[in-house]
Amino acid sequence: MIEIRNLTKRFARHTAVRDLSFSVKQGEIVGFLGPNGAGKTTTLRMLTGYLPPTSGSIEVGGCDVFRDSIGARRKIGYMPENVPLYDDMRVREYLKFRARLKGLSNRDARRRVGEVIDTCGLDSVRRKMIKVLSKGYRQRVGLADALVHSPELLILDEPTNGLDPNQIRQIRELIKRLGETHTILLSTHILSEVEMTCDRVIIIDSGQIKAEDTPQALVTGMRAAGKVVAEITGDPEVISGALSRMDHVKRVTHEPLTNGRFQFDILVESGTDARERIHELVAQNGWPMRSLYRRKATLEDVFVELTRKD
Ligand SMILES: Nc1ncnc2c1ncn2[C@@H]1O[C@H](COP(=O)(O)OP(=O)(O)OP(=O)(O)O)[C@@H](O)[C@H]1O
Repeated sequence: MIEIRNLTKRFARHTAVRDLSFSVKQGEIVGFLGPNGAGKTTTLRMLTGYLPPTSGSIEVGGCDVFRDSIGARRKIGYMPENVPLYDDMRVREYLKFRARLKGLSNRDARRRVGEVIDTCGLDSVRRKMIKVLSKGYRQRVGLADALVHSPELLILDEPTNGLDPNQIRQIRELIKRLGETHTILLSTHILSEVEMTCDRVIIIDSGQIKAEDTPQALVTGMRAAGKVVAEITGDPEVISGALSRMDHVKRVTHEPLTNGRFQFDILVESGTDARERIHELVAQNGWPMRSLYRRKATLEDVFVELTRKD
């Protein structure tokens, strides 16, 4: 459904996207992740034809996004990061206007607006002015707009940005349902959302792919490397130094707890379990230790490990 090859985008001397290649198959829900400034929005804007690439090619459903822009756009429903809406229009009127702009006949527009109002749960606000809507409803209007011309592919740029936990849950459920009938490329910072909704994850940083796999495979790979957590009382620099010098320990970070206690996160090499050796080290130094356990890796650990700058 999406075929991106050697995509590069330069703004003056800054390269936002660097030789990026990936594809998305029909029916997949793919999470597109990366830290702030990684190049996600720039990639999505090129994918939707709003921004020309410096080099490389993009095909959507067999249509080249730049040579056959209209053909590609027909297949794409795009919900940008900050959904631009006309505040002084009513919800139904706005969606009808958008449907007509996208080339639907008056009759089709009326029918589709009714359908997307239903799909996106907008029935109770369909006659309301957009300016009085809550952020959650505004996002739904943005989603309804993206859907109104029946695209096969949905591109959603941080669809739950700025929503409260209940609204996030509702939008997530809606995306999941839409995933049954659409291909979806979803950019988000909420990693638990990705674990729950996506078949596959692409993590980018500095405009390049850092990892690409199912959320489960990424987490399993990380778990193999293993993380041990210890709560110890004492000088954190001295303890960190001693832990870091142990064999098979890759990295140690710490954060303060209460009463002079610190939590140490100890990343160990694949296939090793340093708990007994850590216990010995702590006992030899007489540092009071409250707990020592192996922690299950999450997608957040994978993300931090792949995109950390230090
Ligand atoms: N129009 C532009 N002109 C110059 N630089 C730009 C432009 N648009 C984006 N950039 C730069 O390109 C880089 C990638 O930006 P982009 O918005 O794609 O990142 P992002 O991954 O979407 O970040 P966020 O998670 O904050 O939305 C950033 O360094 C940004 O400052």
